[in-house]
Amino acid sequence: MKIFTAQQIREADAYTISQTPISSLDLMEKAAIACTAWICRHYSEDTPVYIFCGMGNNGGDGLAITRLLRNRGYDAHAYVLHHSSKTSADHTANRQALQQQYPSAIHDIPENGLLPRPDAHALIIDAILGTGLSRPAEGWTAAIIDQLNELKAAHHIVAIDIPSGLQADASSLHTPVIKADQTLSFEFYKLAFLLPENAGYVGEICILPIDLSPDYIAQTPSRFNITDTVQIKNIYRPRKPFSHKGTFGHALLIAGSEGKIGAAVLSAKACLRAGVGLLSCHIPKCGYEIMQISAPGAMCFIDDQKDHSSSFHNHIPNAAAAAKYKTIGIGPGLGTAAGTCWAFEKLLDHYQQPMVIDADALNILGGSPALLDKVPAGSILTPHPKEFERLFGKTANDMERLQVLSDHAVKRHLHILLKGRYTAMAFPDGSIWFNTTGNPGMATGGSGDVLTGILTSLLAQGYPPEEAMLMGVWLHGRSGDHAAAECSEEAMIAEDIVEFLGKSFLQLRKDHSC
Ligand SMILES: NC(=O)C1=CN([C@@H]2O[C@H](COP(=O)(O)OP(=O)(O)OC[C@H]3O[C@@H](n4cnc5c(N)ncnc54)[C@H](OP(=O)(O)O)[C@@H]3O)[C@@H](O)[C@H]2O)[C@@H](O)CC1
Ligand SMILES: Nc1ncnc2c1ncn2[C@@H]1O[C@H](COP(=O)(O)OP(=O)(O)O)[C@@H](O)[C@H]1O
Ligand SMILES: [K+]
Repeated sequence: MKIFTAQQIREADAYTISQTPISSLDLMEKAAIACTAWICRHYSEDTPVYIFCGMGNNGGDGLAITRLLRNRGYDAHAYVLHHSSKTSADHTANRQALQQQYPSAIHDIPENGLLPRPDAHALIIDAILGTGLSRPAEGWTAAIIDQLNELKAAHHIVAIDIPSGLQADASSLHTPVIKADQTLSFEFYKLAFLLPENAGYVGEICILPIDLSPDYIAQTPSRFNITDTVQIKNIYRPRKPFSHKGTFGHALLIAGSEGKIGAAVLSAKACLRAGVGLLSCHIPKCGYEIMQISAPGAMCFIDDQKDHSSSFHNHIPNAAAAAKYKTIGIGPGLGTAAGTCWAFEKLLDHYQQPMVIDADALNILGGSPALLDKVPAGSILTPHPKEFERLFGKTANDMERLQVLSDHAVKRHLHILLKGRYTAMAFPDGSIWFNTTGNPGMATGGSGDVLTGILTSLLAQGYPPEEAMLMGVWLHGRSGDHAAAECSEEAMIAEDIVEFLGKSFLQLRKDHSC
């Protein structure tokens, strides 16, 4: 699914109006009908509804919603805030329609006027500012936002299209923004919804289709996108009947150190469960029995060292030897001992195929820019926010961090995924894809190690890195969702994500039964 900028959404609007029989007022009516239906599904008829409307089309939506809620028997009132002397045509048309049917439902609040005090249990609808926001809210507008936010403890706030004050495509850090419990947005996710710094403003998100031109959507490129199940189903390659373990690649996993062998085990189990043909794990001596017992499907190389690994580079003594392993996954629980850093550098001297780099391997790269330059093109890097900061430095806000993420992916020809609620996956072509599967139950030690195993497995099976990244992150989140559904977000642990990988794969299969 594409994420369009506010400018592109305006163009989609204009295109739809000019190329189809749908008028701009029809679009507003469709948007209002969809919002009203959602509100009626979630709040009973006896809920008083206070709809705060701005002077533009977002306010127009609010006026139309007021009329439609009244038609359904709700005690809905529109409070029109005169923050601007200009009014949009569709705002005016909807004001007239409301005035005609329900004149007592309109309340004008002049600039610097006072807001009404909502009844107990009233629902507050924020239709003040939408994607037409041209600058951060200040003065009276900022004061209104602050006052409505103070009501949040006692009232639900539903934002129409985007919480007022939130910029769709730029950071809104340190500016006044409505803190909505729910955002009902039209046709597209806005980029701002996916950034952790806006989590307190957006609340739950529901995207409502309003029939914008499918032609415009198809032909307009977007830098930011969201992965969906259909796309992952198209990436997924079912196994052919005559395939054998050689078909699905041999992966080398370099992970674990004393006290963190569990990370290596989780990665190995995930790698096997995600379908790799053969897996060899390089681990320090202290992990040998643990690994053999926990993951009998994996072969083991034991390092000379007891508590960390420092000789794994010997598997790739020259460029020709690299062919033995379709890919390498390195990092979970690896530690950053001097010998490990040294061996990692030696490994990168000869291994030039795309690999998966995670956790301590990223921390090692963070301490050595020269080493980062040696990472094979096409590799997948999997930092969480702290590892990202160690790798690429601090950023002022989440928008800037996305830019830095993308810049490094382009400059170094890497696939870099920044983990989080909506993991952001940056591609060498400058595009960024967001994943929406997954849940807070995955905020538990070892979840990331599982992801590394999955990605390593998919690369070994011959999925190109871009497909491995999209599919691996989707599978990881979907398996976490299955685990949460089965045993709760609280009780699920990283191993459960591995256990439910099978159910996620089954979801990707097309039914070919005769
Ligand atoms: N395709 C779709 O998705 C559809 C979208 N639709 C809806 O249209 C919405 C976009 O409407 P829009 O373009 O009229 O802009 P909107 O957000 O109402 O704000 C503009 C007004 O705010 C003002 N203003 C701006 N910044 C300000 C500030 N900081 N502080 C104070 N004032 C500020 C600005 O006046 P200014 O002072 O800048 O001259 C102007 O008066 C969209 O979010 C969705 O709800 C649906 O109706 C149908 C299909
Ligand atoms: N709230 C959340 N919603 C969705 N996914 C989450 C959430 N919290 C964590 N995750 C996922 O869980 C994984 C955690 O990885 P990481 O922080 O590296 O864990 P660890 O280092 O313990 O293995 C990431 O893939 C992340 O996207
Ligand atoms: K709004």
